[in-house]
Amino acid sequence: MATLEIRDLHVSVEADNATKEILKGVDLTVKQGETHAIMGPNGSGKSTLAYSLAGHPKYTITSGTVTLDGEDVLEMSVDERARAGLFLAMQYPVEIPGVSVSNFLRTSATAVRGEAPKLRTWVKEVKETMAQLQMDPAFAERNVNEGFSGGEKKRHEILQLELLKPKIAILDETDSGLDVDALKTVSEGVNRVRETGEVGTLLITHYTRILKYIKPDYVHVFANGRIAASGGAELADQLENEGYEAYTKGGASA
Ligand SMILES: Nc1ncnc2c1ncn2[C@@H]1O[C@H](COP(=O)(O)OP(=O)(O)OP(=O)(O)O)[C@@H](O)[C@H]1O
Repeated sequence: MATLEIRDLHVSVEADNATKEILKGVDLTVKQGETHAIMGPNGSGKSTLAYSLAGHPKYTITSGTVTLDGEDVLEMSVDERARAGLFLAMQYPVEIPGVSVSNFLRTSATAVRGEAPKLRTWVKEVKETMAQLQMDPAFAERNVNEGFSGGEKKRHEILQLELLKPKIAILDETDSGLDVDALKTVSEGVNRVRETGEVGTLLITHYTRILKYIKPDYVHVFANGRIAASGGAELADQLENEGYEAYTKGGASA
């Protein structure tokens, strides 16, 4: 079983001519087949963790390690990370003018799998997955992220997740822009992937709404740039009722 290990991760950004440390020693292990949710107050560093794992150039890893099955992820280029089995979905996906969704998906799958998927089974797989995500087939011919609505971006992201079948998926889930139906559809996609037992998911949640549909095995509270507490799904309910105050005392969240 593949394992993602984050050890004592410290990350800084340059802002206003000063270096600001945002992640202050994150420790986390995610195994294939497990679903982890990271919750925490605004500005605690949740997205920074996602960007850092994705190799965003703005975020400097000052110390610590990230490995996937013992391989150093931080030394890998973004496409090497994908080939190693990491799926990194971003909050703000980029537009790729002139590249259709259909081409993009097939190129990505070819890169990740190391060979082009067989055309007939691939077309069927794409069609079926799009139907499950309630996506119009015409969507496949649109240019990647060009003019996509919030809901379409999310569905496209989950479509990639389902087709690429990574070992570990990191989903930075803002549900802003998702109406209740879209939130459900997207959650169902995540749950389908989960049911395969072959994908470990790190779900970074900015709102607790999504946890109504996706029940995590583990919940971690992020506060002041590190994990302040971990527990089972019941911790999410407790946070919903009691808020984060107990975890943010003794150092205000950024
Ligand atoms: N590129 C950047 N430049 C400057 N400051 C940044 C940058 N990225 C993050 N920060 C700062 O780091 C802190 C953590 O931000 P981050 O977006 O990781 O928090 P978050 O937990 O995801 O918050 P939210 O739940 O509100 O989305 C904030 O104070 C933010 O302003």
